[in-house]
Amino acid sequence: MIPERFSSLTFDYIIIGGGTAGLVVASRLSEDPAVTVGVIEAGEWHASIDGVNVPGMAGSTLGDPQFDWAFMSVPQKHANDRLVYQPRLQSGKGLGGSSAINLLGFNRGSAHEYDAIEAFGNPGWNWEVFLKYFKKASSLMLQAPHDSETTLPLPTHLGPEYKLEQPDPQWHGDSGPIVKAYSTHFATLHVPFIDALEKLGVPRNTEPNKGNNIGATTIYCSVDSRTATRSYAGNAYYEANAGRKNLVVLTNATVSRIIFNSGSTPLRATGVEFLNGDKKYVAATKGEVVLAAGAFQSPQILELSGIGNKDTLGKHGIETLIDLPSVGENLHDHPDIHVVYEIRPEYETVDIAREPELAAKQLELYKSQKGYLTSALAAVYAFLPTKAFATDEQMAKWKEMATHSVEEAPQGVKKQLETQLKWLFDPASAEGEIIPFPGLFLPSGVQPVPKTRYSSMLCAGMHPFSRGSVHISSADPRAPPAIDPNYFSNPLDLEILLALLKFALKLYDTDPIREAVVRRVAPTAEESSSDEALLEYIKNGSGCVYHPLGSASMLPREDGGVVDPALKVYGTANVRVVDASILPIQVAAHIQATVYAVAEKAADIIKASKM
Ligand SMILES: Cc1cc2nc3c(=O)[nH]c(=O)nc-3n(C[C@H](O)[C@H](O)[C@H](O)COP(=O)(O)OP(=O)(O)OC[C@H]3O[C@@H](n4cnc5c(N)ncnc54)[C@H](O)[C@@H]3O)c2cc1C
Repeated sequence: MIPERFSSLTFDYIIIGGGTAGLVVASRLSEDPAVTVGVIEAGEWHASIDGVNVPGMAGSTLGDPQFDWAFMSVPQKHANDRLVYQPRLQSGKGLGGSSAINLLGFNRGSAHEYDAIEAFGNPGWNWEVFLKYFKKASSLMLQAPHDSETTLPLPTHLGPEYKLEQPDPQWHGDSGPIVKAYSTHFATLHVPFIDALEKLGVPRNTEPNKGNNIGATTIYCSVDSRTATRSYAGNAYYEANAGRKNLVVLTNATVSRIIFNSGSTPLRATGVEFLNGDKKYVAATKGEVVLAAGAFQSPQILELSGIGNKDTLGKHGIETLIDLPSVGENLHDHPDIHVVYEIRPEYETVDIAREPELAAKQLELYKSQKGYLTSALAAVYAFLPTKAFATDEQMAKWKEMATHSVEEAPQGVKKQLETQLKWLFDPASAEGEIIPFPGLFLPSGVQPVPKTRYSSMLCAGMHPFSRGSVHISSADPRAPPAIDPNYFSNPLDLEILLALLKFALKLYDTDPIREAVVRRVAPTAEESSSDEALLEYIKNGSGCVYHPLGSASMLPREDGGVVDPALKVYGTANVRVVDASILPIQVAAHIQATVYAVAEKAADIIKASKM
């Protein structure tokens, strides 16, 4: 559709951002043919791009402005003033948003984390309810392409050999749009990692989806194993419903602000202004505006529209319509650091992608749905309570640091940190994650030596105590927002990463992984010569797991909330935020499944509000 036509229409709902959450809401609301839904997306529809569809090519789109906003952070004061370099702060662009470029892990946090969201003042947002929506959003596919027609039982070649168990349908949906499946291809180091972790006291968890994710786990991926392609919001929620006459999607259009009837109390949105090329347009709504532009740009659009901290808005010449200082605050992600090892050449790794002959062979194999391109690259994760990677002495020190942080924190964040303090010493709460990656993880910055095989490991803190912010840097809607994750402003986060990093080094020194190792590449001997040296290594090389959230938190207004439990922006009559930004606290998981669940529930809330 052309912008002129789009702007001539009046919709029941305008959705800003055709990303992960936006397309869920659009598809669910347009189930009713009497309801009109217009989606405005800044990027394109990448329907037939290999970098999006071929699971083993996930990551190849990162940094490419067609797919990736490729933001950079502001200099990070507590990480040696580094601008946390892209591709470390990506956010997807195009239909499907981040679900089109993410790394396909599809998992959940533990029950107590979702229950905490409710306890912060959000009735109806607890584990039971999340479970209902996890199931509604996805279908479990156990069938490998060459297996029988039924989805059960688990194909034998994926069974006990890979430390998997037969899933219980109690925990998994069977008719949701996103297809999740086990990898059909596993890296040769998959089982050795699980075995080495077990030797270090980390148990296997063969069903982490029932509310306790502690342990080493073969994870599901958002890959349709019947076709060996990515399953994401773009194809599962949008493409499947693209023929609906009442669902209209406009791509290549950047929303510049929400337009309000300025005399109204609460403030009522009447439409949305957007840019296409040099031209400005307005699309009208007689119902609601759903802001689903992601954790960086939803707060940006609120501020451009006059909702935010009046001092911030004033600085950029924007009239304040609602003084809501929490907009853009409480931003946090999972901070991470990596290690890289050279491993023996007989181990198969994705490093072969750099060798034209072997890469071509994999492309050939992919045509018959074989080889590593059929699957997510990292298929084993381990979630660790602190006692698995920290000494008693460290834990005693952390307790003091965390208690002090709670005392010093402002009101809303205080409640979050109080909860995190409890989790820090709970053996059932995952506070660290390690992800073995079968090859050289390029964001590590290590330059590959030709024909060499690598194993990398990402170590991530799950509940950081630091909080950052994202705010407009200019009144120009095309200017990127100023993203300040404020990493390590609370030094406890640095200490936790240090302990995790040392655990990872110990793991590579444990059989059966040790047998595969030729040498350690990063950190070097010098970088690991002392704890101080390792702390510098972290400050110089840390990034995040691409899970920004919290920047339009669902919390009581006095606790730093931007939206209420119906996801309505405080002070507005008809504007909701539905995306990762509403999650007030991190869960120990990769968050796409949680974002899909948020959006599914949001769609039900919106539908019910019209009854
Ligand atoms: C590189 C990467 C890897 C990841 N890996 C994993 C993983 O393996 N497993 C996992 O569970 N999670 C992963 N995640 C996280 C997960 O994918 C995201 O948290 C989730 O998809 C965010 O969904 P969202 O709806 O909040 O935002 P998005 O999906 O990012 O959607 C926002 C949409 O809004 C659009 N938009 C923004 N501003 C405007 C504007 N002004 N006008 C119009 N449109 C606009 C964007 O283009 C985008 O399409 C990863 C994320 C990234 C970026």
